[in-house]
Amino acid sequence: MDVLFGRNKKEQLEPVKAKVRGQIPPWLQGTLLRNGPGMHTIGESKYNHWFDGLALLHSFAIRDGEVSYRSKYLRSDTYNANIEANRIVVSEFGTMAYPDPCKNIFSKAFSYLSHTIPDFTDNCLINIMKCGEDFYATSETNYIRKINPETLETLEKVDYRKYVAVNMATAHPHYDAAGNVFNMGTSIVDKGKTKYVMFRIPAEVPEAKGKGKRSPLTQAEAFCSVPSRSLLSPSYYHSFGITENYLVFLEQPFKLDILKMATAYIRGVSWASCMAFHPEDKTYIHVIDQRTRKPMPVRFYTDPLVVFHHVNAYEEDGCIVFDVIAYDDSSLYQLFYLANLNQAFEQNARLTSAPTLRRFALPLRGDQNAEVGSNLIKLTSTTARALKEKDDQVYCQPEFLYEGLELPRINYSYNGKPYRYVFAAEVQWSPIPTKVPGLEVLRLSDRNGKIGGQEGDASLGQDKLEVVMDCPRKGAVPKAVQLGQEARAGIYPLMSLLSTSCVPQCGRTQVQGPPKACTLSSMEGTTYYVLALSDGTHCFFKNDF
Ligand SMILES: CC1=C(/C=C/C(C)=C/C=C/C(C)=C/C=O)C(C)(C)CCC1
Ligand SMILES: [Fe+2]
Repeated sequence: MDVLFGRNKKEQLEPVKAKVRGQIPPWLQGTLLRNGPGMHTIGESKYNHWFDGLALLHSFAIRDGEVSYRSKYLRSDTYNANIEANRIVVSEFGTMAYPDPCKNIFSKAFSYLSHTIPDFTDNCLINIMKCGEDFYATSETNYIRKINPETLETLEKVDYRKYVAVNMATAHPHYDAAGNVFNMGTSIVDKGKTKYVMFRIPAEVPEAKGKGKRSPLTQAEAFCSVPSRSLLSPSYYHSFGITENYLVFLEQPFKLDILKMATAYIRGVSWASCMAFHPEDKTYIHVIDQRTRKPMPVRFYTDPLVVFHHVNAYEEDGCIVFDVIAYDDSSLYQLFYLANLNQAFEQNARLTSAPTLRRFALPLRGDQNAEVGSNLIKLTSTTARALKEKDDQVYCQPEFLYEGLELPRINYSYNGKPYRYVFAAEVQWSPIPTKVPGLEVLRLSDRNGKIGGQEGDASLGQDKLEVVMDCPRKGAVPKAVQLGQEARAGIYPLMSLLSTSCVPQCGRTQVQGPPKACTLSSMEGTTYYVLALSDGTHCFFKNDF
């Protein structure tokens, strides 16, 4: 694994022809630009995290059935300073570094904390953004780097702060059909306020007399802002959703701690260590109307979760539907520490929660007559619910669509519109062998279903799984092992992975849930499930579908 992840990649400056298997359709012409970490060690020094590596730009030029590939390191100030010093001198997400004392070329990141937070990196390794005719390598700090899409040469360094008041911005902007860019960023303790700022960069800029072509960034416009719930701990976010008329932003309980960031440099700890998941908090769902440029007043919220990637969002029958890949904790970042990406990866680097594709639905119009507790979603296309609560609050429960996938892509011409396909990488994970003490998958081979617990029956309905089992200890509430959460009442469709429900019935507990909800292992057609009970014991059952 470390060979794959931690190895420094060589640039390929001269285009090389790729071997093409099969045939590339003649209409497929253009250049695919990609970005990502390429160099993980400089001299004797090593980055700690995979998201720290120096940006390597890749281009795949596709013409007349042929593909030619080239790659080049982004010549960021960070790259140049590191190479010159032959060590890491600029801090990245997971690595705190110290500049050469006599070459302090870097200014400060936040003006109000100017003495403590050094300037952020311009190692733009995450994505590529198109602004009008220009291409930029992007990360999540205030810096982006213009690049030449043909030669992959590095051009000017642009500071977003010159155009919009943000200290960091996402690397996943959206585009409309005309090529206008929509993005958002966080403005930290600026004039005593911390807020999330939504901004638009037009695709075209009218030429100013005598000034020639101007960058679309000069016309960037902040069109809305949402105050952060907390001045010193704004949420971290990696992307957001957009529909034809709305923007969807999740203010999740995965937060940056600005005071920790302010002392990180003197404490010698990384930015990553200044981020924390707060499972006791909620996830607030903000909806911004692009026409009024204002957030909707309804307070939508859901359970604590961590989302990196929004997949798509759209409007349907007076509702906003949006799909995200969500985790129940922040274990994803842990997984990518290079020390975890070693040969023992299979054993020691586990996600403790699965990335699941979840669909949320939000009502666009309030129903004054709806009773408290009622579901405001009348769509037949989803089982996602939005429950009316007192004080204008709406509690959203997603539909679980699929488990174990990340890095989602869609056909972008369906962005913001109803769509059918998600293309994503499968993520294999299973925390069970490490999470349930004293249990080994091997022991399941005795196939009697009585390993340490009591046997129940499972039967597969047309669209749901129903499991009836004895609850060994009265008052012990079933928990799904993978979730580590108490099961909730309700009936779930087959695809609602990870959901279980529990309805106590005459000393027995009926558990309904989808087949993969708590899969332990599958042997010769038999799948074993395990439910962890709140008293710390486990129940088992099996099926022979
Ligand atoms: C340097 C730096 C940051 C960088 C974050 C990065 C580089 C995140 C990459 C995330 C990815 C690739 C997620 C994939 O799902 C912060 C935390 C914004 C702020 C502090 C300075
Ligand atoms: Fe991403």
